[in-house]
Amino acid sequence: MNILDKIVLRKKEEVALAKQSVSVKQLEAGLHFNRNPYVFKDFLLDEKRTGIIAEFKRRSPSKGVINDQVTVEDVTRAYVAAGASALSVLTDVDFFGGHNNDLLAARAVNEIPVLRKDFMIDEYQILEAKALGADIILLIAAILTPAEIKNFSSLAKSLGLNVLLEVHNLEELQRSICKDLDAIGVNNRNLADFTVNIQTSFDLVNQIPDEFMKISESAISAPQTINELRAAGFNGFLIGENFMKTPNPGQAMEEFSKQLISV
Ligand SMILES: O=P(O)(O)OC[C@@H](O)[C@@H](O)c1c[nH]c2ccccc12
Repeated sequence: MNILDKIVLRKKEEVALAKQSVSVKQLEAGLHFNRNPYVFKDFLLDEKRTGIIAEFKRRSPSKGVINDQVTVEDVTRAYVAAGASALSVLTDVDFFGGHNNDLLAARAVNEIPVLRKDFMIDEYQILEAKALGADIILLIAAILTPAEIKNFSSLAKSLGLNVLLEVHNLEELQRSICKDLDAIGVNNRNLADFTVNIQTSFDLVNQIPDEFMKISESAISAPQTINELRAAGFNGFLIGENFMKTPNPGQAMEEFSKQLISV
């Protein structure tokens, strides 16, 4: 079994447990359930920002511990100060060392869109994302059927959430595309075997219809790469490890951003 299959199996157990401890009614009564999410596109296209979706990631199955010395509040605030267009916060516990409380903490101290970075396999998690104060959910084409993508994105839209669909190849893109998506992300990392290749983004960018925001995800470690990805048509750039592996991720992003060609 590959790692993605393991994650999905575990996620099913986790969601079953969550459903037992917090009912949908309780989620709907949650602190943030009725807030109006930020519009992802507006922040990506804001010329005063960098287009970077800056991720808080303590560890990953491929790299082990990346950084467990920093707080989500300090890091996310510094990312915003350094020009992030959105924040990405891992809520997966077992494989990425994240927590729902990390999302709540990021929400509490920032006023830009926050992506709930997790493996969504059940509508319950979308309601949970809304209750936790997320603005954007991630749907990973590799683990969902086209029907699930359609239903999940339509539910998310009905809650005012933005939807980011993640694909890794043309086949996933073509079978998964549907009207309720806001953004399509090309993951440069193959989640099944962890190999990375930025070329994946360049190969797929022109296959993504222009009505969607285009995001390049993972393995970005040089400002020059962003300049090239932007020239190729990307509007957003999801970066985690390159910042998180340093003692001061916000400062790392600040230094990095100085070398970007402004739009
Ligand atoms: O740390 P990186 O290589 O900059 O990658 C960030 C982000 O793209 C990556 O964490 C990611 C992309 N898609 C995911 C799906 C689930 C968990 C994590 C991810």
